Amino acid sequence: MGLLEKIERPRDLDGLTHQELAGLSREIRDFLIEKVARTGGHLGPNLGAVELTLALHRVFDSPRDRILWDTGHQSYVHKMLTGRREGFDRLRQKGGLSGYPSAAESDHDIIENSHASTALSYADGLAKAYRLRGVRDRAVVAVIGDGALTGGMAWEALNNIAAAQDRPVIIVINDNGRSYSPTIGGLATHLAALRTTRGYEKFLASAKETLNTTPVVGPALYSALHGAKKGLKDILAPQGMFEDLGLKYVGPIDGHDTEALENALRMARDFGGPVAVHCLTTKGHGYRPAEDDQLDHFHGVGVIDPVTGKPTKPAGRSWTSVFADELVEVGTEREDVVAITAAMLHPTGLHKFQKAFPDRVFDVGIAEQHAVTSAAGLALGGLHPVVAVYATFLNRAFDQVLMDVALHKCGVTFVLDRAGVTGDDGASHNGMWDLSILQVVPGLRVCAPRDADTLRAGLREAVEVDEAPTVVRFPKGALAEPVPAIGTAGGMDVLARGGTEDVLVVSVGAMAGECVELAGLLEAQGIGATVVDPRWVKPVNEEIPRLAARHRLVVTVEDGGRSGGVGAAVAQALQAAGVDTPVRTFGIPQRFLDHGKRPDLLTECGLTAHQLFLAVVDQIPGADTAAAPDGAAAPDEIRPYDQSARPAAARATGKVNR
Ligand SMILES: Cc1ncc(C[n+]2csc(CCOP(=O)(O)OP(=O)(O)O)c2C)c(N)n1
Ligand SMILES: CC(=O)[C@@H](O)[C@H](O)COP(=O)(O)O
Ligand SMILES: [Mg+2]
Repeated sequence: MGLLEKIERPRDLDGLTHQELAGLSREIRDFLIEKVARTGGHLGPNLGAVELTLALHRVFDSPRDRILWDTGHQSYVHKMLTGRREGFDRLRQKGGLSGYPSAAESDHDIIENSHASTALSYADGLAKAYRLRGVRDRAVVAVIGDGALTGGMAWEALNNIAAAQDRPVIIVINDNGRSYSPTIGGLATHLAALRTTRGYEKFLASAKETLNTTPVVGPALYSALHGAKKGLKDILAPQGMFEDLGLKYVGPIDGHDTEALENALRMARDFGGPVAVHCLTTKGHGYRPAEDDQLDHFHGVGVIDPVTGKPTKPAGRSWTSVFADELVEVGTEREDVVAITAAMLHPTGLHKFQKAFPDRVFDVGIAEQHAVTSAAGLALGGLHPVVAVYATFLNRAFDQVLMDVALHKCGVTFVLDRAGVTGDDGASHNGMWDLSILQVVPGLRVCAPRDADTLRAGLREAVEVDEAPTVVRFPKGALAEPVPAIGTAGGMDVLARGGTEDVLVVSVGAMAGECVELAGLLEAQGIGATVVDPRWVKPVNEEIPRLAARHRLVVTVEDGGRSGGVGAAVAQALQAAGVDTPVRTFGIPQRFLDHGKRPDLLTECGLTAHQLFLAVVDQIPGADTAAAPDGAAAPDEIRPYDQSARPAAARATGKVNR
């Protein structure tokens, strides 16, 4: 039995020698590689945080002392040490262990939001609360990556933390020099400069060893040397940005040396004021395939072979790759088109545009607000910027979209990847907010393509608009099957047309397959359904009220939050047009979804064709729905319908899209 099996809670770490800790670190890495290779997850970041997490839990007494993890993707070892090893077999699975801290799992966990750069603000607030309540025996420790430190919120927090000498926050900088790619900007340069003083720390550590064993004068000499550290560091390291802010700076510390880490963390704990402990780690540490990976050191992996690190199944053609390739084509034709990423060059596919046009891609760090407003600057300067972010991360730049871009009628195109249910990364990663919050932005137009062809077309249409912001949003992962149009209506694509005009289905983006299948199920019950895909879903297409007036019921289906989404906008448009056809809107329930796989969550949200059918079949005013018994038949009780009755679109694809 190894040591790992004996660690059920952090206090079980006490008393272990550093040699035993080194053995335990190896066991932890073996465990991480074995488990995450099977489920997928953030392997690289966690391999880099092993010794750091051990030292944190040995120096601080969680949960009395509070350890906050910025972004939280690097908290697997923290979970292993706080009694959750068994959960890793179902990491990020529905009902299994979350890939981020979760208060529902453990009172050792606090921050559940996986949006970066928040931990220091939480810590500042927590420290103020303890101070005001007279709580003096609980340390507040915030672990933040070098990437997350490039986020503006982190600097807002540092400004406040540094000013509060009486409310000490201990900031542990987990500096591996990377977000996905190498971290950018002046901060990264400064951290790199500090990193070069690694020799300085070793010099200091060895001096301590020698001097502390020198009788009488030794310790005094060491403390003088240590006290002179600032002077010494100025010689060996550039001016301390953190110290200039008013923080004590400790480091750089070897983030894989538990003894050095514990010494530094104890110093910080006992200092009595705000401290930044700068730890140098390696993402993917101890696992050669990750260490050798030039892309992102296995920041996030799918299911892989644990020996080779290679994916066990080829990735299919993704929405991201279609966008990436088309943007390169657009960039070839339009030299005014430039691109911006917030530290996610590869995940958003912009690496292809960068390869083709190195001077026309800007990585601003994890700084979405800056990304958006600097895009407005680029547009005001005569260029057409494409800002590529994950949908959920645009939330924090809402005011910038509204006031810095739309108010100024800037031609900025926002490409929102991971729009809709993403699943694996839990509640704060689902792209379920954009179709709601962007509804209120005057002049901004939103395109929701349903497949590769409409994505290419939508992107080209978007970058043609230079007098208003445009948005193109699409889901995570593998492309949806193509859904061909069988006609058009008012500029919208008609995807299916029933024998009668009973139900008008407004399909949004990637839900087209489900909507066509819904039409087939309704048709089989003698209910005629017309499926339209506006592609541009904001503003609401003017033909929709006219079509709605000819149908008995309007159904809208979107992979976005129901509150204030496209469905709500359609209902509002009908009301404004004086059309009283009832509207049923279907989307993601307006609540935080637990982690799970996208198909499972779409089912949980009632967004499969069968569920939509059961929800509407007996809602059609005046339609003869005797075929649908009370409570509506369960999916497999529906009469198998005659294939020839299936809408032409589905026949054309030869199968109904799942
Ligand atoms: C606001 C926001 N933007 C983008 C992301 C996507 N993201 C997740 S982890 C990560 C890199 C974080 O780098 P760092 O803080 O250095 O942590 P490391 O992975 O290096 O341990 C990014 C950009 C995010 N989680 N939040
Ligand atoms: C932690 C974080 O925000 C990202 O790494 C997130 O996990 C993105 O995951 P995908 O790129 O797999 O959607
Ligand atoms: Mg990093």
